[in-house]
Amino acid sequence: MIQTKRQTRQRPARPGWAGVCLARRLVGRLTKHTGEPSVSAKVELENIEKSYGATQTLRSASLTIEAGEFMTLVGPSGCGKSTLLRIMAGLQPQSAGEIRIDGTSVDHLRPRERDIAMVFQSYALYPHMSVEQNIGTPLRIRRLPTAARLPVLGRLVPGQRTARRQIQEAVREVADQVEIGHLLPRKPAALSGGQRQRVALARAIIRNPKVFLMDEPLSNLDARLRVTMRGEITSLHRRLGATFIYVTHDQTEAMTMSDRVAVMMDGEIVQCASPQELYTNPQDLRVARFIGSPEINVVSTEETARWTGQPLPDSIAHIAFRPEALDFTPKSAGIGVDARLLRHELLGHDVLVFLQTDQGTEITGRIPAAQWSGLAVADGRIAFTLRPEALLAFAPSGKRAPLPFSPDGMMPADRMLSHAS
Ligand SMILES: Nc1ncnc2c1ncn2[C@@H]1O[C@H](COP(=O)(O)OP(=O)(O)OP(=O)(O)O)[C@@H](O)[C@H]1O
Repeated sequence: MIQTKRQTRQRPARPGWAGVCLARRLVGRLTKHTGEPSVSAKVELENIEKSYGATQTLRSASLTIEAGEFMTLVGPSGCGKSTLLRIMAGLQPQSAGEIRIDGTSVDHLRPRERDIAMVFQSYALYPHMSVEQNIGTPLRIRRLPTAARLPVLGRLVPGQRTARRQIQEAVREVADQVEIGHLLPRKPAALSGGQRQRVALARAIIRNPKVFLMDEPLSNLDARLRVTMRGEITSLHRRLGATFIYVTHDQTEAMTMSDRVAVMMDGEIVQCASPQELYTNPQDLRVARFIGSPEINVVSTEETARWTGQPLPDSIAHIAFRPEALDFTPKSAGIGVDARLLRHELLGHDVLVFLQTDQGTEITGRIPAAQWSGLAVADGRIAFTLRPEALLAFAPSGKRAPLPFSPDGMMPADRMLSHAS
């Protein structure tokens, strides 16, 4: 988790103070963008439920996001990620449950009172406004009286020159941060997808919120730009130190960007942990299958029993192992399996090896390319071993269960191979 080192933010003065404090607040805002980062907030979701008519979209979702943390909500399409994010933003009410920011319930607060900025997948830019106006809108709404915000007449409203200039400076500064300073006069239609996304980010940053909510912000970008923007968003998170809550259906995005990842399935948070913990220690078979590419291998207990020579108890329904758990080194220790080689794919540094067992189960292995060329493939068959400690056991409910056999009680690999074949 990224710890925030920031000082407590000075809350803006009430509107009545505007004449005296406006310049001070704007200067303060500017220094936040140049020097002192702004503070972050802890966000707590307690038993959030959401129903649309008879359909329950969220079932008792509870999650604590620490101040300054980068938390990603990930899960398949329709699992309720965006709904949960929109509820946090205050754009939709929950049917039950409570949301707290820094310990205070915000359920009664409107979106703009929650000190949260949201970046949408669709960018949600105003098409008739320039980049500069788009980015400056949150500050203009907050800092200028309604009359002064009118397109042409607004300029005639007296006493706003300093405020306008300071807003302009803040816009330029934030635009430079996300490298779109040269695009300020353009309209969104004249920007690429990546540039539009930067404008949307700049418009969120300028609000200096404690919490950023991002709903699939990279999904409209091509694969290469997505990788670049991934890095930029994580460094933005480090620079600002704010709390980031990010929604994606892309597990690679979730795994590479986040301090912790909450995996959602069917309206529930199934597991929340660090990316590494989710990968090595999934607590649910759906999580094991969703996280990792290529997908984890899953075999039945009957087949595992054939491999090990030990029957498995009814409390176990599946045994799973990651592609890199397969060891093709001759005579290596572990559970031995003999399989048919279907094909292999060279990925540069690694090779994916696609196999089929005699029981018809397809298995994927991943090994360094240097190992591949030395492997013995006779009659289209190849042997591999599995270290027992690399196996994960799952109960019929799909929940993780203790491994039903101890590594000490295993047959030697060569005997297992003959048993399996
Ligand atoms: N306004 C609505 N009325 C009825 N059902 C809705 C409404 N909004 C969302 N839903 C349903 O709630 C479920 C969750 O939707 P949500 O958009 O939160 O999913 P998601 O996980 O973000 O999916 P995706 O990755 O496809 O955006 C879906 O089945 C969706 O059809």
